[in-house]
Amino acid sequence: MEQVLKVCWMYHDIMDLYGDKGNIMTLKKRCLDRHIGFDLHTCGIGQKDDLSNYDLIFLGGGADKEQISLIPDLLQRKENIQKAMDEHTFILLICGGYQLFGQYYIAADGKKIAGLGFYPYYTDTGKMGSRCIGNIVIDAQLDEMHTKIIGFENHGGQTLGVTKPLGKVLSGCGNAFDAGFEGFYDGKVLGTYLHGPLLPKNPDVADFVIYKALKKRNPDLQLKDLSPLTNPYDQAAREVLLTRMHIEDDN
Ligand SMILES: NC(=O)CC[C@H](N)C(=O)O
Repeated sequence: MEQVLKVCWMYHDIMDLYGDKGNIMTLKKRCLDRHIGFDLHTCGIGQKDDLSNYDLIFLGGGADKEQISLIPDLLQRKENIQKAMDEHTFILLICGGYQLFGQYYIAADGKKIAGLGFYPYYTDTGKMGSRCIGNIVIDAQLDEMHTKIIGFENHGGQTLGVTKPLGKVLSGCGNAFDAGFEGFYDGKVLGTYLHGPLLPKNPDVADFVIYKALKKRNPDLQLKDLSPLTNPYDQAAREVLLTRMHIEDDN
């Protein structure tokens, strides 16, 4: 295997809600099926590592308690994460992880958790006791790739001030109850509330993530250079959900 994708799954032991681990499994399968090596590392609280060595950093979702517990460790890594971003490490963030790249997160008990502050967005827990829960479909633009992304959301946090949303909500809540938009994407970081997990149901997004990450060490790589893979189960999973939500799949 000549090409290898170097991945760091941050806080793997505490940030893994609603099947987030499935994202790692999907990336691994889709790399190995293409004879691309998959070099997976984990980085927990207190573990020393240079995150800029990786092609991809993944951080999943978590309950408020877990988010609070990792914050001192995460904030200490701010400079190193900035270095990773500057050196084109691609970053995939789900839900709680996505919230922590913004200014702050006000948890359900009112406690304010400082975020890394890379982006102007911030997250407040809106209507007390109510959460955005259920299946969700968004219409997204990822560089040149236009797609419908499906998933499951479960968050109390209401994220506001998102300057570059990932997509327009077709069904579900998204960044907040009436936001109309979901997630964040600026070419370097993809943050989304979509659990479920995200990537098995959206193989085109999985390939997009692989492509963006491989680009760190292969700047000329194009999305179309990844050999096509077909798996009837991916498509069947999409169809079931989209049919239930009365949305046409144009992928
Ligand atoms: N699913 C999650 O990652 C939850 C994030 C956060 N604890 C919230 O409820 O908004």
